[in-house]
Parts: sequence; C-alpha cells; structure tokens
Amino acid sequence: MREFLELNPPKIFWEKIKEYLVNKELEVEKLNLDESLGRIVAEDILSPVDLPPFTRSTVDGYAVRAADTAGASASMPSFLELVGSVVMGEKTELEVLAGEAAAVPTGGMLPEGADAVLMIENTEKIDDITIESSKSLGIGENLVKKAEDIAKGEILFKKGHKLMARDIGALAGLGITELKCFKKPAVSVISTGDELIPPEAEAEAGQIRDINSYSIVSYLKKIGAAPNKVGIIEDNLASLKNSVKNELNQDLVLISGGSSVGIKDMTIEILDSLGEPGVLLHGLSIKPGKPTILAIIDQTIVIGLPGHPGSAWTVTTVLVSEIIKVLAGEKNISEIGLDDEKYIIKAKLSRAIVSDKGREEYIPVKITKNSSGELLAIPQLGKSSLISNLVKGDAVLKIKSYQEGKELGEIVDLKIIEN
Ligand SMILES: Nc1nc2c(c(=O)[nH]1)N[C@H]1C(S)=C(S)[C@@H](COP(=O)(O)OP(=O)(O)OC[C@H]3O[C@@H](n4cnc5c(N)ncnc54)[C@H](O)[C@@H]3O)O[C@H]1N2
Ligand code: MOO
Repeated sequence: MREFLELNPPKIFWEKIKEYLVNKELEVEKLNLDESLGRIVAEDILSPVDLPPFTRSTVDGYAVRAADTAGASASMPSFLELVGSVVMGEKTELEVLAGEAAAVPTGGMLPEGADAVLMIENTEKIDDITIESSKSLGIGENLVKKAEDIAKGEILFKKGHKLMARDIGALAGLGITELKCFKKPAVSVISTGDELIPPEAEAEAGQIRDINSYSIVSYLKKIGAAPNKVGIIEDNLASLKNSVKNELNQDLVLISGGSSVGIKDMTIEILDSLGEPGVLLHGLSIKPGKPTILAIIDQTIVIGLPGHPGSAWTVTTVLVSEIIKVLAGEKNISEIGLDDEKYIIKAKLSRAIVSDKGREEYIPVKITKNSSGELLAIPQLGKSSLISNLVKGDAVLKIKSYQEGKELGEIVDLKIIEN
C-alpha cells in the first residue's frame, strides 16, 4: 500500500522555518527585576558600578600591612599597634601605617594603607593598644578588592542570555532594577477531535480526556512562551477555520490532532485558505511525529501536531521548542535544529533497540543507576498513543535516521527534556 504522506527529513522543515524566521522582528519590553526570572535579555548588560564598591574584609580580625607580619609565628609573633576600629556599613577615615593594625568586622571597609587582614584567631591582645600576630600574611589575604567581583563597564550578560535565579542576585547587587527583555512568544494551542472531552468531564463510551492541551501548554510555559489554551474544537471545517482565524494574532498556533488521513484534507484546506503562503510541508521522517504539518499564514506559524500524546509531545519538544527559542530571542537562527551539547548526559543502554532506517526516532528513557553505580538508560518502548511512557521517561534518546538501532550496553547520549 502506498504511503499517504511524503515524509520530509527534518532538515527540510528547518530550512522552511528559517526562511520565515529570518525576517521576524522580536519585540522587547521593560521588566522589573522581580519579574525577570527565566526571561531573555534583549541587550548586553554592562555593570554600571564596581562590585564590591570598596575593598572589604572577608573575616573578623585586624586590617594590617602584610609586610609587618612577615616571618611571624606562634613562637615568634610580631607586635602591632591598634589604632582604632572599622564600623560595619560606614566609611572609615582610619589609616593603617607601618606597624599598625585596625580592628575590622567581616565585610567591613578596609582602611587606607592596609593590604591584608589578620584573622582574630591568629592574634593575641596584649593590652588596649597592642596585639601580637602569630601568622605571616601575604598581600591581599582575607580581603576582596574593590571591583574584584564585577568591574564597572564589564559585560555581565550578553543579549540572548536567559536569566537564572543567581543572575537576579547579581543584578540586584549592581543596582539594576529594570531591564529590557524580549517579549515571550505568544502561542495558542488548539485540540481537535470529536472524541475529546475536558479533564473535569465524565467520560462516556468512546470519549477521551484532552491530554495534549495540558502537556503542551505546561511545557510551553516552562520553556518561556506565553501559551493560550484554546481548548477543544469540533472536527468540522467551520469551527476549526474560525478557531484558527481567531488565533492568527499569535506568533505560533499549534493544532493537535487531525493531521493524519481522517480529516487531514480539511486541516490543509483550512490552512491554505486563511492566508499566504499556507501549508509548506505535510509529513516528516521522524518517529513519532510522521503526520506533522507546517504552515505559515501571513505572520503566524501554524503547526499541525499528530494527535497521539507521545507524538504531539515529541514534535513539540524536538521541533516547536527550537522555534520558541528563536522567537524568544534565546537562540540564533543559525543554531536552530542543532543538538545542544549542554544538556546531554551519557548512560548505558539496558537493552538493544531496533529502529527503522530513514526515520529519526525519539524514545523516552528512564535513568537509574546499576549496581556498579553507572548510569543506566531504560528505554520506555511502546506506542506513541501512550502517555505513561513519557511520564516514566526522564530523558529522550535520539536514534539518527541512518542508524538501525542501538546495542545492549552501548553508551548513549540522552537529552534531559524537563529539569
Ligand atoms: N492508515 C493510517 N493511519 C494512521 C497513520 C498512517 O500512517 N496510516 N498514522 C498514524 C500516526 S503515526 C499518527 S501519529 C496518527 C495521527 O493522527 P491525527 O494527527 O490525525 O490525530 P487524531 O486522529 O485526531 O488522533 C490520534 C489519536 O490520538 C488521540 N488524541 C488526539 N488528540 C488528543 C488529545 N488532545 N489528548 C489525548 N488524546 C488525543 C485520539 O483520540 C486518537 O486516538 O494517525 C495514525 N493513523
Ligand atoms: O508518527 Mo505517529 O506520530 O508515529 O505516532
């Protein structure tokens, strides 16, 4: 029997999407620091100040000149004259000259003239104005120099950087409270299928609760998109056309289901009728994900996801995620579709896998440890219509289209999808 679809290699998908993305202008918005976790910066961020703004002690002790402690030990201490105390959080006017010391708390400002700090436990107080040092210090010991952390004018984050929790702390430390970030890509998710019901509904015979709207919308949120769950739309031309049309103000529209034989002609007809250039591709040589549709309607990308939950998930995590990263300003167009080495871990396969040549295959994999402490990859083999395989999998194994499978015990690269 003939294949009902022409299966295009993912390379063709990337070429077509890149042609569109290259002309896409990304919008920018100003955000408060508190709202910027996980957001992508839209310009290089340079430090406006030095951090720390003054040289400060990292211990409780005495600010000294290191040379005055040269050769000091418990049996041969050196003596220093106490000239005062640094007050925490205040500028000090003290100056430490040769043979002198000033008490300083952890984080306190180093007085002029001092170039090291003696820890309190390496000293003995002889009287009110004399201490002895039992330690020989090097210049710079127990202090952080002005601008040592981040210098004024230093590029802290490059355009396209995703802000992590630790980054928010660094920005706060520099007094940056507002920053320009790319707007989150707006993505609508439509589920089609007359058998579908919302999760809260009682299922009658033949009905299935909508999984894809929920798995996909949640994943989109996680990767930095602004998803809009449209819900379940009936499998008829007027409803679907109307529903897609309503979402054409979005950057991306995902339609789950109705991409295969059954009603595919209707989906294609709708997408071709709503604007130019319409459907660019139908059918991909990936497993699962064969009946994927790619369309551009004026300024909006529309992707038809196969209805099986495993297939919709694979197409979203493998292909859609890359588009989102470009639309979010996180990834350059030239890097789209290339494997990101940063999130790959290696593990030993617990069993052999056979794969069809000519289709890139994506298999969920559970990661555990074997008795020797090695990471073990347990493939969750099964049908793409099952959600449980995805639930059990921690990562995904990709089998390239020219490979016929993997061997038992082979060390494979795994990509962590959600962490
Ligand atoms: N004769 C052939 N039939 C099919 C082929 C084929 O090559 N020849 N390909 C199969 C493959 S592969 C896939 S994938 C599916 C794709 O079908 P559709 O994209 O048209 O999806 P539906 O038919 O609407 O649904 C498939 C399946 O998934 C369930 N589904 C759909 N949406 C959801 C949802 N939101 N939540 C949970 N489950 C959902 C739906 O009830 C169906 O059981 O076609 C094969 N057929
Ligand atoms: O391609 Mo279907 O998407 O294998 O399950």
